[in-house]
Amino acid sequence: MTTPRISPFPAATVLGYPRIGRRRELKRALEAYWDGRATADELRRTGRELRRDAWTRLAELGLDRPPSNTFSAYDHVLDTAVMLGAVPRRYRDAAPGEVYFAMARGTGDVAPLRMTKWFDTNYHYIVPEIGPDTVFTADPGKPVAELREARDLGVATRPVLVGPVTFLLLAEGMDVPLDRLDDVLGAYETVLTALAAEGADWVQLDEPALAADRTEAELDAVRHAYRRLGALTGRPGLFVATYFGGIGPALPVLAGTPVEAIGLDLVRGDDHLGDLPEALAGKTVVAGVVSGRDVWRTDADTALATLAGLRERAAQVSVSTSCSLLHVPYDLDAETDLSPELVRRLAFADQKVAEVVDLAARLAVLPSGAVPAVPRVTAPPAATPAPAPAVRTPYETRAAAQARHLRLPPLPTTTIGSFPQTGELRAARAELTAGRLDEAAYDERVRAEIEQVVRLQERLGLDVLVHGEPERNDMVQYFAEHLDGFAVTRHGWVQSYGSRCTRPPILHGDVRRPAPITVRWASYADSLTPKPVKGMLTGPVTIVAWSFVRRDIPLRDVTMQVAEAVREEVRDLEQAGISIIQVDEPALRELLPLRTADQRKYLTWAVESYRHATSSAADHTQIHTHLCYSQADQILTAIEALDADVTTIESARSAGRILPTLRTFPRALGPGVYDIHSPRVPTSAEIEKSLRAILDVLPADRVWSNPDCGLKTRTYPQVEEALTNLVTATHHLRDAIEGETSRSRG
Ligand SMILES: CN1c2c(nc(N)[nH]c2=O)NC[C@@H]1CNc1ccc(C(=O)N[C@@H](CCC(=O)N[C@@H](CCC(=O)N[C@@H](CCC(=O)O)C(=O)O)C(=O)O)C(=O)O)cc1
Ligand SMILES: N[C@@H](CCS)C(=O)O
Ligand SMILES: [Zn+2]
Repeated sequence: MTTPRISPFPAATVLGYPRIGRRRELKRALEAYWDGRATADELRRTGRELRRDAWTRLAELGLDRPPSNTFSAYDHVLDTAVMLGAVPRRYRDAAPGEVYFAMARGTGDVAPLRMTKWFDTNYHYIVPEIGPDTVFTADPGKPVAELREARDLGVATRPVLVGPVTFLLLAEGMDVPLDRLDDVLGAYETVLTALAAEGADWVQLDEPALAADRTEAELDAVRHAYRRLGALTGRPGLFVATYFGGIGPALPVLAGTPVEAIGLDLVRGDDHLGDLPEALAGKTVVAGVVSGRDVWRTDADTALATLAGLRERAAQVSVSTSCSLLHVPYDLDAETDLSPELVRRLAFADQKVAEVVDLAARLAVLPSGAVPAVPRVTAPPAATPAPAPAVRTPYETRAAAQARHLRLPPLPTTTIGSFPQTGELRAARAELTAGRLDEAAYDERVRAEIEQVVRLQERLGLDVLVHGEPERNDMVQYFAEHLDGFAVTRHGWVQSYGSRCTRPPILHGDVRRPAPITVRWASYADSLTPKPVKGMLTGPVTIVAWSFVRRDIPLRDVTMQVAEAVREEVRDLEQAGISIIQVDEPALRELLPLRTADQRKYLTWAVESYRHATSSAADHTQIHTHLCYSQADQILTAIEALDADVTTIESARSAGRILPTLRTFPRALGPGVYDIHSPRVPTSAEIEKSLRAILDVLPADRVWSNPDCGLKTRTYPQVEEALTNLVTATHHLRDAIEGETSRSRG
């Protein structure tokens, strides 16, 4: 069934566009608003300006009817929860206008909703919380307002919504969230009706969850959802966008529903192209041939061949990006320091929009039936041979050597590495980049910060100290700046969560470490104190996960090159007398392929790369690893296989789920007891309660006491108070443990 009013889908489109602002205007506006330096009106004005700029730019680049409702003041999944009325009761008492940010960031009394990775990206969404009693009440206000706002600027747009199946599958609070599908669909019907009444001829419903393995029951839910929405009278055209991979069995299911357009990720999911079902003959295929996940220029001949082939089988083919452009920087033209040779290989968001428009124009003049020969794809070179197996001596032997060498008390206290990145530090770095501060003066500034951080930790009574990472703009970018084979950008900001952004480095060539990177900072901190100082490195998987990586050789081989550089750094830290070295792998879970069938292979080489980086360490050197946002429980076997002596993981907001899974973990663990993502400071009683819960499942001689993650986003007053409470709570329990030990000896 089709609705007669539906106009043809635009020949070229994108699934979404960056929203933080070319100069991070939204970041600045949000932080000013949260700090009380700007009013809600000022924040709204920035939002309006950013939306206007985005629509205007897309129109200038030649895009007809661009998407709307891709803007978000914090996160698009949170927007969807609010649109559906899924606001947990504990946030409803927040001041009017504050409920949204209370859900995202918490209040003095109420913790925020959980935040986790958006599929296999470095973007984080707010996890909706639903229950059997959640009353779904549609509020179409935001998408309708944006549709109207764009129309008033003379731009007709296509509102974008997170689809109902993905929304429910991402939500937590129910064993079978899809049990609430019909209630949620009722709310979507209201929203679709309101959008149609406001003049939307198409609505995009994003269903990236279909790129992961789905059960028969879940596929039935997809069928039911889109049959029901398809049957709505007076509705707009329905475009179901899928991305982050092929959708396999979900494709015939979707094709069998009345939706008019289906979006396919043909960059990562071209495997299903050969099986396009007959039913697609009546559909518009929105062909994602321009990657939204990387910064490489599209091979136009290959893309055109794919498009022409598709055109033979579908009612209409529209050219598109493989996913939203949220994951790439705005504009390559803003970069003036990249080599011309590299620039020729690159395309950021605006260049990708131009590619989409150009491909659509070329497809339009390609005679029907003409399918250009697919250019011969040169297979990537064979994987480099695996290095010699990376094995340390058995854990028990190492643990005994470390205990003798380090002489740490029970429940050792430590932090994850970074201390607050103050405005002064960032300003000093900006001055250095601008050439207004020389290297020597900048180094002096960093050393002063390290000294303060060391003294603070001594005052607080922490057992294993860190240097605080003041020299780092970012835990990946900093390493990229010191390794051959990477380029970094000046303005290539990509939203990570809320107001926070990163500039993913571009890994374009062979990676090599020309000189030690962190040794001088760790050694300096070590020289200031008799306490052990933990060296701090980012692991190979995380470095590649948070960079835009070359595609001409397998990712495994790229990661091994990075692992070799990290291995050299581990060796040099050890030689400089650093006996505890942490190699962070917060992105280990993030790169896990969405399809189960692909996961084992990934985990094998990911673990191999970590072990290559760390296995040369002497027995008495204690290797730590740290994981966050990692849903550690889902990859516990791989985490065990990393063979780190101590593993610190995020758990403060999800202890109930994670702790029971850790019972059999074979080495030392520090499940976080301070949620560093919230400005809220936990009391020592709360921390003690968390530690007691940990001691209920783990032996005391293997437990560490630490925060969830680094402290870089917090302020010094928050950190001092929280760490004071952490040390107090730990000492209280330590006294009890030591008392018990001496009683049992006596
Ligand atoms: C641990 N996390 C990280 C992820 N990915 C990374 N690549 N890095 C990570 O640390 N993914 C998972 C999580 C996500 N969490 C975060 C947490 C915090 C941030 C963050 O704070 N980002 C900063 C930007 C960091 C940075 O690059 N800083 C630079 C530039 C600072 C700057 O803005 N300078 C100003 C001028 C200076 C001034 O006057 O203040 C400018 O350029 O205009 C630096 O320190 O030098 C952020 O602000 O968003 C991200 C992800
Ligand atoms: N060492 C890093 C890890 C963040 S995941 C930090 O402390 O910020
Ligand atoms: Zn972390």
